[in-house]
Amino acid sequence: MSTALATNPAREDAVLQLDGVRKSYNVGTPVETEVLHGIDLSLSAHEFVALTGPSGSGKSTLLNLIGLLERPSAGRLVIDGHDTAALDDAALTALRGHTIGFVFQYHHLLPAFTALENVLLPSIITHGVATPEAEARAAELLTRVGLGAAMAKRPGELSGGMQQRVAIARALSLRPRLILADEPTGNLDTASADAVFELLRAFNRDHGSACLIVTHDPRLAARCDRIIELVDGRIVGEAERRPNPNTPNTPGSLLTPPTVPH
Ligand SMILES: Nc1ncnc2c1ncn2[C@@H]1O[C@H](COP(=O)(O)OP(=O)(O)OP(=O)(O)O)[C@@H](O)[C@H]1O
Repeated sequence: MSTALATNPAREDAVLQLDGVRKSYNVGTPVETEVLHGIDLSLSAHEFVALTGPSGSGKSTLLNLIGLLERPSAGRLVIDGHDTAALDDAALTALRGHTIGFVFQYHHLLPAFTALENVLLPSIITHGVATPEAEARAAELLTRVGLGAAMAKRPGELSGGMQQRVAIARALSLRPRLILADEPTGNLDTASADAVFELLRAFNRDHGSACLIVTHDPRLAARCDRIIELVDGRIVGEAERRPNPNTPNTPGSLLTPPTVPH
């Protein structure tokens, strides 16, 4: 067993496992800069984990690797049991589509499409068609995030908080095993930020999807199961917020649309 594995033993139900992951960028031949210096990390189903750290510490780079948008320069990255080094680009795309839901600070909704159509996009991209089941699920998700009456509206007709809730419904539409959220509440007021956070939390509880959320908000980080702190490309601290990372199920908590400002 390698040193990295010894310090980061695989959990049986790990959705995500990183062992000694490094990332370097070429910033001009022959200069190469390493921005992640050997990251060991694992996340189990049901875990809801905050990733914090100063600007430039490597949080987005780490999320891009875990989200399979970039490849590590070294180390081992296993997603849902798949060692990603063994996968070609097509297989990585398929794994990403089936396993990972992304929520970004800027929601990246397509302005010409309605809320419902935006939520259907992952289904269309992954399966080539929006099936009636996918449409029913998209409508159900929008209702659950409190936007049942706004399905036919385009992003420009919705507030920032509402747009972010559409983005969350889109991210959850394929029932991802892993949710990656990069400052999803960064440009929202406190009440909208709390509502968006609670939606992710409820999905995590109800469906057991692991969630890794980048946040600069200590209030929200304190409500996660664990807080991982990244400084200069290294994990320097990890705080366990709960004795048991497998948070109890509270079925139906997503069924009540949140009270949020419009
Ligand atoms: N494509 C790239 N080429 C070269 N350097 C990069 C590239 N992407 C990121 N970096 C560098 O990697 C380091 C980490 O950047 P990253 O965006 O991951 O940090 P961050 O913690 O997400 O910062 P912030 O909180 O400001 O978003 C920075 O020094 C950045 O300049």
